Amino acid sequence: MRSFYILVALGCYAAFFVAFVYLVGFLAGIPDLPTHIDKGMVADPTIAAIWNIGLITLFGIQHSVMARKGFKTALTRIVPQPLERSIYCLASAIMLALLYLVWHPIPTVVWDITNPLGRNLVWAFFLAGFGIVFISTWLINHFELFGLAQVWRNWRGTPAHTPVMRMPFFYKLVRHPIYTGFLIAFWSAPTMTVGHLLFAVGMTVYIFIGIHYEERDLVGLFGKDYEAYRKTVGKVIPGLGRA
Ligand SMILES: C[S@@+](CC[C@H](N)C(=O)[O-])C[C@H]1O[C@@H](n2cnc3c(N)ncnc32)[C@H](O)[C@@H]1O
Repeated sequence: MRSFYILVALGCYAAFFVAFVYLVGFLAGIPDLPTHIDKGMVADPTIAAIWNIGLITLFGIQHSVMARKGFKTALTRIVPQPLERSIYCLASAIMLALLYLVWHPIPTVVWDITNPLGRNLVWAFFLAGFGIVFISTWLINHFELFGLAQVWRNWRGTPAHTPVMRMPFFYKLVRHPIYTGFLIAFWSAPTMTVGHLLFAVGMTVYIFIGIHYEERDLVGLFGKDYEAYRKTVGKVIPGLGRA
């Protein structure tokens, strides 16, 4: 059974990894992909906007509700404890896949940078954003975040991990570097369409709502240490959003 859990966790990790890599291509608008931010189902802009807001809301609800302690406890009544985080990652991958499949582009151009140097600079920001996300997952604990450490501990029979507050590298500059990276990537578009803008605005709103609930849990978990961290380190921009 313990080996089977490892296989399930690896499958969930692979699903999330594919969904994450697709997100890079989806936002970059790689023409060969079956769908991307400006390629997909055709609809009247109002109908398209309603669909897209619905998809972002659905993703936000899944991602935030499933991350709360009460939901996790309820989930472990039907899912083995070591697989709880893997199931979270799988559910997130499914929600992203749904978004890619049902996304309704709104191709009206909001801005278009024509200067080649300017375009390349924005692409560099785009890639740097995803780079920050990827590096930050390793800073915080990549294998724990994506459910692999949990099944490995279960396989070895070692006791459950006690969460430790971490502030390495990017975490000394901002409290939420993973979200900073996503925000940079979502807004860095040399050609910004209404559909892409809707995605960037929707995800930005979701990120700030998500931070509110995540920090409530982090204060509960780490107490005074996290409160002191909030007072000295910015939220997603260095020096800004200290609480
Ligand atoms: C998707 S990660 C996002 C982390 C962080 N908000 C960021 O943007 O880099 C969410 C997990 O990271 C944990 N976490 C967030 N900040 C942390 C910190 N400074 N030290 C340890 N764990 C942290 C949360 O408890 C949660 O399990």
